Amino acid sequence: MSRPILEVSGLTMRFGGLLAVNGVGLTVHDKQVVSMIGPNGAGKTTVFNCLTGFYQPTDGKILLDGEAIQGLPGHKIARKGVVRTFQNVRLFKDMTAVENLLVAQHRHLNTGFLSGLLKTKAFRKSEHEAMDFAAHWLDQVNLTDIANRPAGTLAYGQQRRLEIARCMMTRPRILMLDEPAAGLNPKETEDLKALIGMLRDTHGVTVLLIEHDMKLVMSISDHIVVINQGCPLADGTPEQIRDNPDVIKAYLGEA
Ligand SMILES: Nc1ncnc2c1ncn2[C@@H]1O[C@H](COP(=O)(O)OP(=O)(O)OP(=O)(O)O)[C@@H](O)[C@H]1O
Repeated sequence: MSRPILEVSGLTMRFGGLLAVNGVGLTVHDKQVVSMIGPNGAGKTTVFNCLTGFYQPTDGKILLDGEAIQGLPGHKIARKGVVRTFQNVRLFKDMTAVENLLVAQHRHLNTGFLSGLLKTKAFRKSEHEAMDFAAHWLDQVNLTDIANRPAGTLAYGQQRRLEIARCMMTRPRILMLDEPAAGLNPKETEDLKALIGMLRDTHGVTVLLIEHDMKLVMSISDHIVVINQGCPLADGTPEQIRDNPDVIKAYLGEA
């Protein structure tokens, strides 16, 4: 098996008297899709918020490629390649699809303020590379045709795919998707499944997924972690999770 990129142990997050996450562990291997599931309010998004530095965990270790990142601010963790989407779509709605991608690319532009002002050769080369990379990702998520339409006018499934493309513009180590299938119709969910599979199999992307759509989770995941009321409940392959009586009782039984 590939080596772990992300190793989380004893992750704990307390909000006043509420223990939202209580001793959660998680191992994500390179080029795998790992899903985190659990009933509403189980603590999944809180785990994401701790991993991405939105929250400072109360306790626990988060190792990215063996380096402790727990407690680092969000921008530092993002720079290390941990990138996420949110439950609600967060695009720049008045900007076009391609502009939304170019915005994400700015950190990789190999230019300074002065070269931008003077439009030097190096600046123009860097701009061309950014444009090519944006065109590549628009193509990969099947949005080339609508490159120049404002993001806010796109169908919901297209907006979701554009968000994923925007994450990919930053060349992430780990792509974290928080309920990407929420609000999608069955066809859009199938497209999303194909996209996640393509990211892993063709581009070697490592994906950490929170998702309530069990059909999607069971069909796309290499590994599943179940949490319930903030605590770890089970951990295994889709088959192991499907047959686990505790999971059926706590989660699948609710459906
Ligand atoms: N900033 C916060 N302050 C106080 N409580 C919070 C905060 N964020 C989350 N919680 C609480 O922590 C618990 C876990 O919430 P969280 O959103 O992580 O669950 P979830 O598993 O992602 O749920 P869902 O599947 O419904 O999105 C909930 O009881 C929630 O109300």
